[in-house]
Amino acid sequence: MAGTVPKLAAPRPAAAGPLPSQPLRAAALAFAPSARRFRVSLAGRARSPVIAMASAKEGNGAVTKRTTLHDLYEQQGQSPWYDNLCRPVTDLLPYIANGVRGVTSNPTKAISSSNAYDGQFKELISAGKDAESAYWELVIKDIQDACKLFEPIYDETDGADGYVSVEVSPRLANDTQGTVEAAKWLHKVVNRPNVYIKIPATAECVPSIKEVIANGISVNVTLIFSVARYEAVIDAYLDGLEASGLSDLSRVTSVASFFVSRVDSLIDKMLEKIGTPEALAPRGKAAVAQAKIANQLYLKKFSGPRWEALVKKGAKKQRLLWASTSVKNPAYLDTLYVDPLIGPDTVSTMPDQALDAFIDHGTVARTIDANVSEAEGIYSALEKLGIDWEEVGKQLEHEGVSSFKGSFDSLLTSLEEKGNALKTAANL
Ligand SMILES: O=C[C@H](O)COP(=O)(O)O
Repeated sequence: MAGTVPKLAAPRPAAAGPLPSQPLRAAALAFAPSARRFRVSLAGRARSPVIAMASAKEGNGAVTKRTTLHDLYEQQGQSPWYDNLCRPVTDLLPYIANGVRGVTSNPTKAISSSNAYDGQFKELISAGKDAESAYWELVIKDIQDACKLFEPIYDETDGADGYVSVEVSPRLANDTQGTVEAAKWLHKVVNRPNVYIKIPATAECVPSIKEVIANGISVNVTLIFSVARYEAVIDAYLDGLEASGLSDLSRVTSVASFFVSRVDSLIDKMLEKIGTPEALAPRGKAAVAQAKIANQLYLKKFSGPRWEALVKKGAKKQRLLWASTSVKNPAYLDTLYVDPLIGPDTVSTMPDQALDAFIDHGTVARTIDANVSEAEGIYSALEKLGIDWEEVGKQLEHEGVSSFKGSFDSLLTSLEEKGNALKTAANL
């Protein structure tokens, strides 16, 4: 467990020059045209130049490369996931070969930014499907294909890792029973053991989590922004396991997706508004501090007699999954939301930007439970400055749900228009 514990949210000095990853990024981008082709083939989506370069060198893109992602899992027990799923799904192979062990998806983003779905969409419309049914068929195909790729990891870990996560319709984010029904339906139609049904941690959906878990369905609880809501999520998981009536709980698992960078984005703005030196000093430190405190809660809740009784039936801990790990403020270290949150039985889902940075210059060391009293000090100092953590959580949740709903609605509108145009052209 070598390595130093990075300071919480140390901002990059103004005169530090190019980002540490820039030479590598530049090399990757200037690499043989094959690397460029790899990137361009992805229907306009930028993929990791680091992984693209490794894959291009190896030809078939699926040769195992030792990276810090392997070390992260083998040395620290943290599972690196890839926060991006789009077609062709086989493009995940080099990521898996480079140490990625699971995937989180955003189908709305994937479908709206790629033409790789056009062929299947046309077939579905010609077969008489409406736009929304066609949307789900596109999504389900990607998820099933990705589940197949991660199945070896799922099997090797006896169902502990190797998951692919897919969300229920964001239109149901405030509908308890609608979410339960949608989760059951999605689980049934995907029909893969290693799928996580993603449910938002809204006040209305916390009871849905309990019911879905009680039905033996594994869940990725998403959009968690506060410690208070996180506690309710853990309770829903425990309640669900207890209510399931299953004698073997080993295949009902869950991750709790705690969003990180968005917390800093909002709190930094609030601190800048206050504007005093005391308020400006902790900018870039709130998100990691809160995440470390969440991990302390995790340790507390997954111990003691209640938890031990579930362990006897094979229950697995609901792992904390760090989401929203890409740095939004270019003044901060680009591994800010990965390096300080490394610890056993956790997941870090990273988009290409964060993956590249971590593979290039991330530090593999146990950090999640280091500097906890410093994190607690930051948490209460922010409270004293007037930051209401629950309110911050509510605002971010509201923004997150609205943004997911907005992009879902606008994709469906454009699929409807596209579908109508196809029908007209085909005289359907
Ligand atoms: O992992 C979480 C989501 O993909 C959102 O990430 P984001 O906050 O960078 O948009």
